[in-house]
Amino acid sequence: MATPLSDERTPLALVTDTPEKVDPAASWVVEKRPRPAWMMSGIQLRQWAMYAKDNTVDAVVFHATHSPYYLGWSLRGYRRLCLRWWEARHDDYRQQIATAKLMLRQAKEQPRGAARAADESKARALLEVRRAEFKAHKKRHWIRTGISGLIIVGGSMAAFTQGSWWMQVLLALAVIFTGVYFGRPDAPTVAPIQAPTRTSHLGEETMRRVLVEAGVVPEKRATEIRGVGLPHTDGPGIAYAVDLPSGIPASAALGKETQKKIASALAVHLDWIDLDVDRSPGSSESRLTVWVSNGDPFAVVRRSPLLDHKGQLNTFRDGIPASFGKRGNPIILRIRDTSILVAGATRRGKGMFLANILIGVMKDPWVNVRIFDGKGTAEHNPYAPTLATFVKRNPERLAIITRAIVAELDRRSDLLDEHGYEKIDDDNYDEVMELLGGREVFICDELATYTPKGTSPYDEEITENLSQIAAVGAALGVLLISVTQVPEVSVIRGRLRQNHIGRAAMNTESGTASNTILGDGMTGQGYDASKIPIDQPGRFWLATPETGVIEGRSYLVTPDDKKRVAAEGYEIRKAASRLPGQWRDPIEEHLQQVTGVSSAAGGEGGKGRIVHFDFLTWLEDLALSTGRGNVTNLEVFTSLVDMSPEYARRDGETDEGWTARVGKLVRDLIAATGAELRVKRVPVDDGKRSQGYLLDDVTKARKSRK
Ligand SMILES: Nc1ncnc2c1ncn2[C@@H]1O[C@H](COP(=O)(O)OP(=O)(O)OP(=O)(O)O)[C@@H](O)[C@H]1O
Repeated sequence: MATPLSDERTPLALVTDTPEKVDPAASWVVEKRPRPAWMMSGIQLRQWAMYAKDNTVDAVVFHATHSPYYLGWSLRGYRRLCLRWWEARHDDYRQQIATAKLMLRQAKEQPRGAARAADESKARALLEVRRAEFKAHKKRHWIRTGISGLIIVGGSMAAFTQGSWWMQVLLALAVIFTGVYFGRPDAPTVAPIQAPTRTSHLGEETMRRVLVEAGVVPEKRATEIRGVGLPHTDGPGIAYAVDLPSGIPASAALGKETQKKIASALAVHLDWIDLDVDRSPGSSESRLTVWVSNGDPFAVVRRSPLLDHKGQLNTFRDGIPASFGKRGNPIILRIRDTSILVAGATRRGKGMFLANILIGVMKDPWVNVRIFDGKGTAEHNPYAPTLATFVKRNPERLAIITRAIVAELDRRSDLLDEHGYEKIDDDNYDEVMELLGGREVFICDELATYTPKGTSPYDEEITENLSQIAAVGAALGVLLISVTQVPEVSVIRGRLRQNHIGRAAMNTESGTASNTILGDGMTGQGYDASKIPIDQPGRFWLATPETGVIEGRSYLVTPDDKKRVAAEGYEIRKAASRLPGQWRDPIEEHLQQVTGVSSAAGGEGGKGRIVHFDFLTWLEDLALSTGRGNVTNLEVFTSLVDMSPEYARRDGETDEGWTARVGKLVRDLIAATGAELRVKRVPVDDGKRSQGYLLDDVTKARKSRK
């Protein structure tokens, strides 16, 4: 039964609000799911298609208008391919043949005798072997060229003649693009768009403020300063460029004091900024490049990029990346025509600077490296086997070698004259190297052992000869590198310093010492090596004609790196027959003649400790020891064998060949003493006689020696 309406009770509810009324007709409508981000709407899709079409048209127009460039690139590409082919055809056989020819010529220059004949036949044999190898290599190269040429040309011709027109068009494009690929410019022709860096506080506004504060631009003209491009990262800092108002050259911002003001306005240290006139093509004198680092750019230690380089180097053409600049950029030292003075207080990185040069020249077989180490440490020992001369703490020998090098300068200059070469340059490099017997890098490490007055009887002569070598040598392929930890006028006398046109100043104890290296008044211009932070060894001011005065820090070269590079340099030189003993070295020959001992590859023991050998005293002792009042030639020769392997019998050498060769060396030793001593028939056992020297004659000769 139905309950009467009046009795209907409100249903029990937990909430007091009346529920919202829902429109029954709309209750099925749910909110639309939003479109995923990756999915484009119709409008977007149409826009995208329109952009894609426009971009394609732009790209086609761009490339079509650039097609003349591409054709140029293509031609350059094929030229490069031809050059590559040509280089592969020669490999390094030409250099090897040239070296063999040089050996032959040097052998022929020797005085007649068995030694000359032996050297000549050895050089001839080597030359023949090298020529035969070259011939075989050329044959192999032609075969390879023939096979690949046949496949490529034959295949293309077949496709071209048999295929339809689109095939021909594709082939033509392939030909052009192959050339374009190999001929593309090394650096991108269009500089990549430089993204602004978040950390940058450089910009037009900042530069306006900074240049006005530094007094470079008057305040009323500040708005005429215009930023060029965007601030962008460059090495460990940010680079930017601004055009100064007309009539104000960028060089107005380069004075040291102005730079200090700019650094202060930028709230950084002077070392952290790098300002210069923009020298890129299309720029103007008013464009100032600004680089600001966000830390001390020299606080980092960097490894030499040469340590990752494999194979031979041409340091004349390419120089040596020996250190890095503020922007982390390599500073290339041209080992060409700049004699360098490296100086600074002790333990400030002079040796490291030298090590960076040495790891470069080690790999250049045309460089004859000679080191006179006045410190006598083991620093240069790893290079010894490759060094044409290596001597420790020996002023007398340095005096003799400097004399020999001064004479060598004359010889080189005459040779260049005779053969009509004005100077050594890239075009005549190989021929001139063959003619001269390579370039010389002559290192005098620690001048203070040799040049101050009273250090030895040779100080004056050494200073004078080094000055001459520094002045004249560079043009003749003889480069002097002088190092000292005592940058004082007594060590680097005026002329000696002036003749070194390259100077590297590590941290010094005083501004005066810095000026002694870099030149008078340089501290006043802001180039003060005494201000180089002491905790950054290897950092320096470098002044050369190519670089101007710049700051840098040597790369780090560890003792293990030295050993590794020296071993690689040894192999490179061996292959090119340019190790000590593999080529005729007139300078070492002279040293040997005058002193009786060789210092090639560090002499006996290979550590540069060259003991002075007084031949006549030695011969006198030998004649005394026989008890007969004389000594025979055979006794002399066999005793010499114990002293140096140079006197030992060579492979395949006959008795006669050996006695003739060593006999000649002994005559040279006697001649070098300046005394008169003749071979006589001297009595030996059983009333027999043999060729030799009388004790009395030897004593007389020793006493009469000049
Ligand atoms: N560019 C560099 N980076 C890192 N460390 C360096 C650098 N240059 C030098 N050093 C370190 O500084 C120290 C001294 O260097 P180095 O031996 O070259 O100085 P030096 O001036 O030749 O010393 P000396 O006066 O004894 O001849 C070495 O321990 C070396 O490792």
